Amino acid sequence: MISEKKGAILILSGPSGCGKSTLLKEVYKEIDDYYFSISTTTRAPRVGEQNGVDYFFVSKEEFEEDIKNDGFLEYAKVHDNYYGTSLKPIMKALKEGKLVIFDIDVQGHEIVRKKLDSIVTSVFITTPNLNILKDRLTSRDTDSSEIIEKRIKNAKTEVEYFDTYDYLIINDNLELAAKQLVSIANITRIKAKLFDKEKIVSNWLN
Ligand SMILES: Nc1ncnc2c1ncn2[C@@H]1O[C@H](COP(=O)(O)OP(=O)(O)OP(=O)(O)O)[C@@H](O)[C@H]1O
Ligand SMILES: Nc1nc2c(ncn2[C@@H]2O[C@H](COP(=O)(O)O)[C@@H](O)[C@H]2O)c(=O)[nH]1
Repeated sequence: MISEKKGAILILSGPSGCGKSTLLKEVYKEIDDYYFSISTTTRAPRVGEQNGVDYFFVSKEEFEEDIKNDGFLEYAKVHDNYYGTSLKPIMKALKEGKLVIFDIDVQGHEIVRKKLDSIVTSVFITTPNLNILKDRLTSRDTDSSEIIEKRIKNAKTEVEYFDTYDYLIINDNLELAAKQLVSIANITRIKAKLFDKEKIVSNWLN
């Protein structure tokens, strides 16, 4: 079914509010030749979120049509909304030898692992404790108290999955956690040989 395995995949998961997006912004400053997988969702956009940048925002009907057409590498219901990774752009990026980065939930991680195990590296990110997670979700101020409650409830289940991942990062000090994630991303690239050897050697010689 899925035969192209030239690139590599780095999956980030963790409870809502643990800091996945914040950490990824730091990683993008440090590495190149990556492709961030923009998910499709039926969740409503938050203030400041842009269609095609943060997510592809679609209706439930459109999402279900894509499911019927086998358009997703994986999809799941998370916090009562659909979220999914479109298959085509991922296969293209892998063919091009990119490091493909996913921010997906624990269900999505399980599916992608089963389908593409040999090229997957995964990182579970969390806060030092639940109270800090609550504080971050509250101070982010992007969701209603009902939505925050739901996300906190789901976090208690999600955290049980940390040991199904290759790495665990406790995002307490942002700078330190970002360094850890950059190191993992670099190790993933080196293991998969996703680098331009000639360029690296010639830069070093100069
Ligand atoms: N190490 C940290 N220390 C303090 N605040 C942090 C830290 N990391 C992230 N934050 C803050 O916590 C909030 C949640 O972070 P972020 O939006 O990156 O989480 P997320 O895991 O991507 O959430 P979601 O899954 O809901 O998209 C943000 O306001 C962010 O600025
Ligand atoms: N299984 C998938 N999970 C996804 C995908 N895109 C995002 N997510 C996860 O959903 C929650 C909530 O995200 P939010 O933006 O509403 O806060 C978070 O855990 C994401 O990791 C996806 O394509 N598939």
